Amino acid sequence: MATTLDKPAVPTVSLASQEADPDAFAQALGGSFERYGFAIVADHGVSPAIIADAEAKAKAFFALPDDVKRAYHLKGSNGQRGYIPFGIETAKGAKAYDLKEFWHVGRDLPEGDPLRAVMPDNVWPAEVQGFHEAEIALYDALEKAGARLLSAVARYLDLAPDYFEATVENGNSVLRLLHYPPIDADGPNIRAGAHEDINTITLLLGAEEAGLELLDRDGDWLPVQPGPGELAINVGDMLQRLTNNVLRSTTHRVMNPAPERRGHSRYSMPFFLHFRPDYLIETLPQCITPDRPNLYPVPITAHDYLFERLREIKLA
Ligand SMILES: O=C(O)CCC(=O)C(=O)O
Ligand SMILES: [Fe+2]
Repeated sequence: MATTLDKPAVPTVSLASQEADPDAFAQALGGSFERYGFAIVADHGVSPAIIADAEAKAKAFFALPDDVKRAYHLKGSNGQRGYIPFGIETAKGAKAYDLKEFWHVGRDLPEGDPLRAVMPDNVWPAEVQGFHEAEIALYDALEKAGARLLSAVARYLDLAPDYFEATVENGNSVLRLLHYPPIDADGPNIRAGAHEDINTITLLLGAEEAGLELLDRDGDWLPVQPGPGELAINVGDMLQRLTNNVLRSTTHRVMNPAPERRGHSRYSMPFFLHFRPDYLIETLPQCITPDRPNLYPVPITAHDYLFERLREIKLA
């Protein structure tokens, strides 16, 4: 197998630099998305206290007894809210389930909001005090950071910097709190099988604990290693589709730990930023050229696309 040691790593870009030079930031982020489908983002403005609190509350939940956690495994939300026990999610086309349990937080919608017809209600674990507030604070902070990143994506694509604002307003974004328990020995299952994310972009916290790898275009698996507190960002299938594959939704996985780390849990918190449900994903004209004909001539709404994909991963 080819070694990855002589390869350049996914670049780290500073979101704080966007203010002084938005075009340079857009080129750095967009270039990394075009090359790897991933970027590492430092200085993202999500407060360390908010991150620490959200992570502490997630850990407290996962430490509860199994039967208590399973009471939050909902039947009606297609795996979009509440607790999803160990052994359910299976990467598209894979036989072995992922070695993880997780909790999904959606948009907190007020009573009577018409969007509740398409977005399931949140549930909250009564056993963990402050869980709701802590997770919604992180949801909101990651949504804000995501909007800043999308303005750079818009610039990179020669769109107006505010192009994506209306497309993600009231989007069906989901914060996933993940727990990968300790592992006895390696078997056929891994922590997260090779997959692509369905959504627009993903903002991932917690990947400083080793394991995350992306499938590079030459077939090598390349580790993605953010520094403490940094975000790993990746392009999802919806943005890939909108950009006619100019920005790449890259296959990634979470490998099992080295023997000396097997006794440790891994916790991570990806925020899957989504378009609003009725947004029509229709190939951007500037991403269609004679060399790159339109790969997706039939547009689809974000909602329909999501449900097509959820069925494939056995969540719907
Ligand atoms: O836990 C990680 O580092 C990545 C998780 C992931 O790729 C996912 O949940 O889609
Ligand atoms: Fe993923």
